[in-house]
Amino acid sequence: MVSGGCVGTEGGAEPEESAAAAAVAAEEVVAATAPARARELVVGYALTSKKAKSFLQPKLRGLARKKGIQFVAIDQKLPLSDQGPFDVILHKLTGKEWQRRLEEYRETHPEVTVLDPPGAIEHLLNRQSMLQEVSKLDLADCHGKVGVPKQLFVNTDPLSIPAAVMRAGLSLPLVAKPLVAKSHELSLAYDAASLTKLEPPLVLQEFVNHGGVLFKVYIVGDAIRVVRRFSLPNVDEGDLSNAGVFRFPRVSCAAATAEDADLDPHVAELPPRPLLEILARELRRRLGLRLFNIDMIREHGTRDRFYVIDMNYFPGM
Ligand SMILES: Nc1ncnc2c1ncn2[C@@H]1O[C@H](COP(=O)(O)OP(=O)(O)OP(=O)(O)O)[C@@H](O)[C@H]1O
Ligand SMILES: O=P(O)(O)O[C@H]1[C@H](O)[C@@H](O)[C@H](OP(=O)(O)O)[C@@H](OP(=O)(O)O)[C@H]1O
Ligand SMILES: [Mg+2]
Ligand SMILES: [Mg+2]
Repeated sequence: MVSGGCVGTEGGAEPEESAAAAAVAAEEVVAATAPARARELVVGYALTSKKAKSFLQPKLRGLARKKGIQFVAIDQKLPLSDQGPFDVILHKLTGKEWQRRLEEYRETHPEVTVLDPPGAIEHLLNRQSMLQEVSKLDLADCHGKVGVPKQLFVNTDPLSIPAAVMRAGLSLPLVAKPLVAKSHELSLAYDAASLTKLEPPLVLQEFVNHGGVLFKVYIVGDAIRVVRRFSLPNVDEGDLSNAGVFRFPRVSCAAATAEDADLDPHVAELPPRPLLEILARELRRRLGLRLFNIDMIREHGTRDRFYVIDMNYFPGM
């Protein structure tokens, strides 16, 4: 099995990479606000201390300052209306109470750009709803095909999973993903008997061979950036005689960059730009989001058959 060099949820992004991502995000913050103004533009941020540290690096603050943008921490103990005034609110906090407060604030302060609306973010926090909009897309004649691997949501007695998988017509091996996207405890189940060892609620997704490389497509407003990361290797016929549930670590985190790797060109070739542009535009519109990423893989042995396997809201880079 793959062993990973990624620790925790942060992924150990290179400072330069993060600063670049932050700079793109700063551009988006500027673009999201009204035309040139006399005073400084104030971005209130509500982030965990870990995220604030990885995102708001000195380079970003410096860049933002030059553009007349000031980042101000939101005090979660105080009412939002008593703070600011803000032009933009940038946030990545979960929790019903925060969502309720932010929605209420959006209604009473329509002049403030909230990146992004909590209701829209919610689609990406649950792996059952996460890929729904992708599966509805029909990108015919778009330089390639984009789909979602066959998947099944299970929240039943584990003993009934093999029958449910059969009924749904899913083929082994399956990637078992916790329903809550925040949890990264994934595993690979090779045989029907091992499915009974899984712990619902889960999404079971068909494993798609893709040559061990994944494309992280970052969408920041109109901007798109793609990087290659190492991923799970192909499962060969021989592997299918494996039995059991194999837990695997964070395989495609920032430390698993494949940008400088000597890869098979058929595997390394990035998805076509026009395809990414249409995909990003459609998802932005349908989801109502401006800061997210898509994890995409190319079916091994094809040039233009892509699958979206994961999406993350306001990820690191
Ligand atoms: N359907 C699939 N077919 C093949 N490999 C897959 C599939 N789903 C997931 N993987 C592999 O497992 C890894 C983790 O899966 P996924 O991206 O869904 O999890 P995650 O924990 O949400 O990741 P992230 O850190 O991006 O949030 C992927 O990077 C890829 O290597
Ligand atoms: O830096 P990459 O490899 O793109 O990984 C991201 C993950 O894809 C996201 O899932 C993380 O967000 P969550 O902590 O909300 O799961 C996200 O966490 P962050 O918001 O703490 O940056 C990143 O770890
Ligand atoms: Mg992922
Ligand atoms: Mg994810």
